[in-house]
Amino acid sequence: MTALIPPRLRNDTFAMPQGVTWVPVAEALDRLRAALHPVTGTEDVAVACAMGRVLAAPATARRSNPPLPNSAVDGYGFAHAATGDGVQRLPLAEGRSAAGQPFDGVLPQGQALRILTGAVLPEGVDTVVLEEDCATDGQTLAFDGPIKPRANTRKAGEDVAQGEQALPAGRMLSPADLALLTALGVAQVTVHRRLRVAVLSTGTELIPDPALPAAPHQIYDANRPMLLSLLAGWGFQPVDLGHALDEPDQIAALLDRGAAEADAILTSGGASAGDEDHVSKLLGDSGTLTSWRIAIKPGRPLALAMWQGVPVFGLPGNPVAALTCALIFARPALLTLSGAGWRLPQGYTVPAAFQKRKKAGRREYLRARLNEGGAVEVFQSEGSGRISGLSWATGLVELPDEACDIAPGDPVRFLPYGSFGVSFGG
Ligand SMILES: Nc1nc2c(c(=O)[nH]1)N[C@H]1C(S)=C(S)[C@@H](COP(=O)(O)OP(=O)(O)OC[C@H]3O[C@@H](n4cnc5c(N)ncnc54)[C@H](O)[C@@H]3O)O[C@H]1N2
Ligand code: MOO
Repeated sequence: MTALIPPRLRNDTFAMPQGVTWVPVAEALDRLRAALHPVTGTEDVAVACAMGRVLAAPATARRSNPPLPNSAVDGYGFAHAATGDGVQRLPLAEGRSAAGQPFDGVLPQGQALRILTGAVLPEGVDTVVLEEDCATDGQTLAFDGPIKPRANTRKAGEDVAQGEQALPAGRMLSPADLALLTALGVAQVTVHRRLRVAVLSTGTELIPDPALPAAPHQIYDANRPMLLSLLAGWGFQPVDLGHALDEPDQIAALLDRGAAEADAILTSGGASAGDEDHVSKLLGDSGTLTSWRIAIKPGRPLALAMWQGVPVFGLPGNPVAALTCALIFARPALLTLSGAGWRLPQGYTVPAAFQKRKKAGRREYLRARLNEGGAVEVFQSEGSGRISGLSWATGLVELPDEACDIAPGDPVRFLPYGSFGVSFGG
């Protein structure tokens, strides 16, 4: 009997309501990964302005860090070969070597020279003694031997040598990367153009701006500022398409605009199968809907499709589901489109501070935060409209597709918001 069921269906089918094919999260992610490629061109930018940009080509060190051997401390330098065990006494030479003011000469063997942190080691100096470890009357330096050869010195290029690859293509530049590139004499980098991502909210009940009046049956569009700011935090260029009523022509016109102005589109609302769920219907009619019943909670009505060649992520309307699906699905996909490559969040195994039993069939994400004891608490409600829980949380607990019965102290997987490449909450 099993042989009669096509393998795809067998993989997709979970212990979920019959009549619908539920795609497991891992498979939906695999499908997305296989389907997407970088879409952005490249441009050259100054390193100082390159924070958050994605390298389109490896960055190579134009000079070594450090460029010359130098002293790691304030102290006295000399040739190690002239020293030995016991108390050492070396005559002090005239002059000094300071950062930016190198000693102009060669230090004779057997003499010592005042040297400061960051100063180039003059010829004749290969070892430095810390000033706190010696005594001097201004004429002679005394310290206890033996001292290790090359003590308190830094080799030229010990960090990165000239010509070495400093950072690979696909790297999303951090503040530390800007320091590294600058130290290596790299003034300009070739980066991917910023990915433009359009955001469209759908729903006749929506009022676009909380400064406007809203009737009791209307609600403010909470998803749009959330998604636009999330995208900006990921280093993309958000394109605000505003909001559409539950009218197919209006949604289609705005998707057209999104496809013309952006490299990808996020919509929210209308992703389910109700009478007014036009986003999933339109995307289905376009013939490119790839998977839209995903075995995830919250967020099972997620539509993944192409609109005029531009990928569309039809997120569910409930804000909790919209954010969860944006973090889990849209982020790795958009990073791939942007040239940064497929990236999944790094989770941590921590003890649960909660109790929860779940059935097999759906991967679940709970709004969560660590307590002072390092265990993870979950929000009191799993309601998908409870936006306050998103604010309360500092991350998500991921529960596996399989059934589980979690008791306090059991290990669970915690994904801090920061592991999704943004810092917020707390
Ligand atoms: N028969 C079924 N009904 C529903 C299913 C299902 O599988 N079968 N799934 C439920 C789940 S789970 C979710 S989530 C919602 C998502 O459906 P839609 O994507 O079609 O979303 P809407 O119906 O348009 O809206 C859901 C909810 O969210 C509010 N919303 C929508 N947009 C916004 C916004 N921009 N800001 C704030 N709140 C928004 C909307 O008013 C609704 O209350 O479907 C379930 N039903
Ligand atoms: O996505 Mo719905 O909000 O799972 O509950």
